[in-house]
Amino acid sequence: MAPAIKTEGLTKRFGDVVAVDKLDLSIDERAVFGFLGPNGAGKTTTVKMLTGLSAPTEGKAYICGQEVTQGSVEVRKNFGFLPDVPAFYDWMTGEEYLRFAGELYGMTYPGINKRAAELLELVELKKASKRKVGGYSRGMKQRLGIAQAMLNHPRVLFLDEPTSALDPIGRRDVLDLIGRLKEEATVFMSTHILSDVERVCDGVAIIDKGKLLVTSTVEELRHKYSRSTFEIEFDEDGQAFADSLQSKPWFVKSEKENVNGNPTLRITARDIGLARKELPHLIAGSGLTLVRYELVQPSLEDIFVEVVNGK
Ligand SMILES: Nc1ncnc2c1ncn2[C@@H]1O[C@H](COP(=O)(O)OP(=O)(O)OP(=O)(O)O)[C@@H](O)[C@H]1O
Repeated sequence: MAPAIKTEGLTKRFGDVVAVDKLDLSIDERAVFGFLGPNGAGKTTTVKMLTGLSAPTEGKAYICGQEVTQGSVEVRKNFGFLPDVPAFYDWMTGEEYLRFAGELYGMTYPGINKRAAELLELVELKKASKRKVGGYSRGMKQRLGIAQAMLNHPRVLFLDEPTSALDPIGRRDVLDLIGRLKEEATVFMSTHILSDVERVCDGVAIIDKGKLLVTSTVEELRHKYSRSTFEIEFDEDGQAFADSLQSKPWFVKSEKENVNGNPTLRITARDIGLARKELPHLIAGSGLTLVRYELVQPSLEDIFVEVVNGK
């Protein structure tokens, strides 16, 4: 099966500025894919080329095996798009809005009514469907926007910063919805909010200055950047214990810092397997009272900073 989204050497230049630089991506069907990058990295420019709103300077993009060309009607049938700030007619009800959008898509009755009802159920706006959109919360509007983008059963759904303007509850609802959407479509979302990516994305790509720095599953990324650092908190001062580790072959360094107001040892090991075997015994033999022992996993935010700074 052709990948849901594929790009080959996709490039966009604005004069001297290379906004997107030879981007090669391949994204499988039925996944939620997070597209990450700092401000000005080239995310919007990429999404514009993927959705045929802007022509690449070089390279090609394919959606479900079909080449994207600017303004192509055929390829537009395969995807839906929700911009970061979707515009609505506030005087319409949610249901009227979806019918109106369905008509714009060239859908016909009674198919429009059936699809609108299905989608209102999916995005959990059935109860609010007879209320005017002007009275909806931002989160409800965002979910209505997603319903609109899903009207013609797209195989790929592009969401630009879908949660950035939402409060925690609105965000949770939209993220839950995105998790459900992958039953129906491949979701490609650009975002700055890394905790959202951790929550819903199967795969990620990180770009900066137009260049793809990394693309992988979230799992693989965590594995690759997993650190060999342990945090150990004792009831007493643990400095002597930290000093006693210096002779161990796996020991790299120890630091003492305050974590949540408690003095904590951060022990870095070069051989994580050996350290994991030995440390618990050494702690037990130290006579100190252990409060906490943890192998520190980097958050996606730590990984993002490391990838972007370490390129
Ligand atoms: N129409 C344009 N003309 C000239 N330069 C542009 C144009 N559009 C984008 N750029 C430049 O291309 C680069 C990438 O911009 P883009 O908007 O794609 O980044 P982004 O990752 O979406 O950023 P943000 O997260 O801030 O929205 C930036 O340097 C930007 O200034």
